[in-house]
Amino acid sequence: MDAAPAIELRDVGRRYGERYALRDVSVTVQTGATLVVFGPNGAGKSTLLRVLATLLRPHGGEVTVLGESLPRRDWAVRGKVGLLAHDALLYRDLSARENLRFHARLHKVDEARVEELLERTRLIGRAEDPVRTLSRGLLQRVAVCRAILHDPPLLLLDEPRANLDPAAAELIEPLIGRASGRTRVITSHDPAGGLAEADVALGLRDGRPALLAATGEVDVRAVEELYR
Ligand SMILES: Nc1ncnc2c1ncn2[C@@H]1O[C@H](COP(=O)(O)OP(=O)(O)OP(=O)(O)O)[C@@H](O)[C@H]1O
Repeated sequence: MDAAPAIELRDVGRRYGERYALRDVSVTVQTGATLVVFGPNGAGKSTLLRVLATLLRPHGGEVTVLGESLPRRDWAVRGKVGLLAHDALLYRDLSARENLRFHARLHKVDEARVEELLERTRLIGRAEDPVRTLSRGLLQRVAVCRAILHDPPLLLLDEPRANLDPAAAELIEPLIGRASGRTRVITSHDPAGGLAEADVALGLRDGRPALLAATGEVDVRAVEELYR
């Protein structure tokens, strides 16, 4: 692991109108490590990912991502982050291949990478269909391809295995799993499964940190407690 952390948050806050969705969140993620964020619906997990992805500006505190201070240097971070969000971030009337080629051009990535990913995720047979006609699991595979197309060092994954059958989850594992070698922030509602993947666990409740610990120091019951 490099000496400089990939992510440093100090007392970060973010509001929607008057309501705080994140408040006083501080956490450090080392390069190559995995942070798993737990918390009930509405706890602020997606908001945290969107702040890290430079899609939302923080309203307070300090955010450093890949050595760059946000929001001031957001342009320097944008191309180095892969976001897999609940919304697949795809053009629904375009095919998987067209969507991925569009992103390849944006990121100046060779089109051969598109074909490689379509093959690795077993999408070749459906690559020409408009993505609005794909099942949720197939759509999720296209979204994974889009998120990692430009080989980003930082992955932000909002419940990445949602809608995937076990075989599909296995297919994407080399792309977004620990073996991918990327720094990762993953949201999860699965205490045991999430902890198994984490180096650091953050639990949010009403936008505030309710749990923060290295994985070896946290019991699965402490994570389950967040949901009571
Ligand atoms: N665009 C928005 N406008 C107003 N409020 C929002 C918006 N997006 C999220 N919120 C609110 O911010 C809070 C945190 O939402 P967020 O989506 O970050 O939670 P989450 O932990 O990801 O939830 P889930 O597990 O349901 O995905 C919630 O109260 C939510 O209603």
